[in-house]
Amino acid sequence: MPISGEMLIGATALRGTDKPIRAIEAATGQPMEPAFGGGTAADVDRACSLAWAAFDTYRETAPEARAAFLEACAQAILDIGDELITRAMAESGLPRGRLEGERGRTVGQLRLFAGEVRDGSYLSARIDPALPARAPLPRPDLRLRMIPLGPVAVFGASNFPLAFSVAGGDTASALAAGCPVVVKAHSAHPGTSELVGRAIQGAVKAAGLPEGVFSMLFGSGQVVGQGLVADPRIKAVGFTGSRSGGTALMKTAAARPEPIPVYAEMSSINPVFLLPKAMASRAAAIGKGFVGSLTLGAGQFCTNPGLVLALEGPDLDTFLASATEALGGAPAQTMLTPGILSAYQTGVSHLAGNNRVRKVASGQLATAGTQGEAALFETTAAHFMDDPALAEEVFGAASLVIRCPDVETMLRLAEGLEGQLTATIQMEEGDVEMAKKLLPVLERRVGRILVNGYPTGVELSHAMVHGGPYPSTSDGRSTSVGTMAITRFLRPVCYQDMPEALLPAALRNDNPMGLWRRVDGALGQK
Ligand SMILES: NC(=O)C1=CN([C@@H]2O[C@H](COP(=O)(O)OP(=O)(O)OC[C@H]3O[C@@H](n4cnc5c(N)ncnc54)[C@H](OP(=O)(O)O)[C@@H]3O)[C@@H](O)[C@H]2O)C=CC1
Ligand SMILES: O=C(O)CCC(=O)C(=O)O
Repeated sequence: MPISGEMLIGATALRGTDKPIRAIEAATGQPMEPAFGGGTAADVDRACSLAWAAFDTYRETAPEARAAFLEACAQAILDIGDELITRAMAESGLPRGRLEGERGRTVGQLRLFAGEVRDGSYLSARIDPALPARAPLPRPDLRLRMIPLGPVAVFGASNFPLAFSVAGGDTASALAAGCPVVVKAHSAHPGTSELVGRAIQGAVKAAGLPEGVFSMLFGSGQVVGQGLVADPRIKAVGFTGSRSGGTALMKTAAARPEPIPVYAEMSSINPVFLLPKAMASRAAAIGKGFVGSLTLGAGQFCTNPGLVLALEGPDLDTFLASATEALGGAPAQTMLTPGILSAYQTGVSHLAGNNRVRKVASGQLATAGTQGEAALFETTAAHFMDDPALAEEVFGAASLVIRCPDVETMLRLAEGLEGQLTATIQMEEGDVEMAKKLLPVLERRVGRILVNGYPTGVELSHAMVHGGPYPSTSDGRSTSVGTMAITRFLRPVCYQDMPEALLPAALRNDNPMGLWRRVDGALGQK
């Protein structure tokens, strides 16, 4: 079906009447067809009203029906075929292989959550049977299950037009939890968004679900984004983007008569700690691997390794020489949007213009005005501690190496870092004592600690944490990737002395869902 430029509100497709948006072809900077009419306050109101109307029915769908719906969403995305990949390539500038992988991740995520819904352990069912004979007071019968929060507003991310966008992790986990979703499409990839949005809209219809389970609006952050977060029928927010955007949404959500949680993934510089024995045995290999991670996707990953901490000495020089050589072979890459390219160039020129920072190496020169060149800088630990601006995210393939005089300084720097999504330790057996000192500091600072890997490329699984303390996210108690992401959109309800006839299936005595439940504290399938 040709891309029409229409928003999807419940079962309908309609053209927004606010200022239109056009995708910009990332490689050429030229506007693309068609125009996408922006949503108005009335469109926000209609989408939220349908979502609210759908909530009570959708949240009570049987696990099998909800799981099958998520799987149907995945299949419908695959059924779009190559049109989805070519449109996403044009709008984002990301290469085919990356986008095909991202589509696999998107579909895998929906299927993973289908499994989670069937499994049912996310309901966290608990039963404390009544103790009528307990003295001095009897205990009532207490039963707990998790219920969904309500409609969720999801902001598509610019840098993952599939896996963190219309049907990305936030949408998949919210739908799995039983929450209708209203998406604010990212203005950088409206065509990709419409294609995916229509696939989800079709799956809602085919499953016979209420139309308000899914809507998708185009338009500005100010009108559509703020309007959604302020709407009383929206009960939670999922966001990936800039710190300024995320914190603006946190403020709006907190200022509502009924404040709501905002799960915003924002900025992270993902420190990499190069420990001495690892450097002594493989500094050159680490340099090469690091550059691979730094330049992946033009550096436009929130997990990009933007900070390296290492001890002064010849091994660090070997690392830098190897990274310099690898960067010399790294072509300049098309960046997602003119705004992101310009923010990247400003960040790089601030580093280059800082007289206490030295440029160590560059990637290949840009051959088009839409490309960003990779860059590696270095400074001393003393300068880094003096200048908080050096710890700010430069979103793109730029990184800063900190020369540390000793291990204590490295630990002090770690202690001073803001909250991060990840921290990486390159180590060998002889580094264990030092790693033991680093670990408690990193646990307090980050959501995922990796050893001898590189932070880009988050695995989809049950134990994954893609989150971290502020400002890497707005709420470090959760993750946006992996099955634990579903917990962001749930809350517990306790049923006290509720007659069996009124209890939800998850808590009935005969356990009709076959759930693993905690009965009087003990986990079992009873
Ligand atoms: N760490 C990370 O994961 C990422 C960080 N970034 C950072 O963000 C910068 C810009 O990238 P971009 O993707 O455009 O991120 P933005 O945060 O600017 O935008 C993300 C989404 O939020 C909306 N939005 C932004 N500000 C507000 C606001 N005040 N109120 C309501 N909605 C708002 C935007 O709407 P609209 O633009 O349509 O008005 C867009 O839909 C990058 O240069 C980079 O620094 C980007 C992506 C990922
Ligand atoms: O590294 C990844 O796979 C995920 C990165 C991410 O979440 C992001 O860039 O927004």
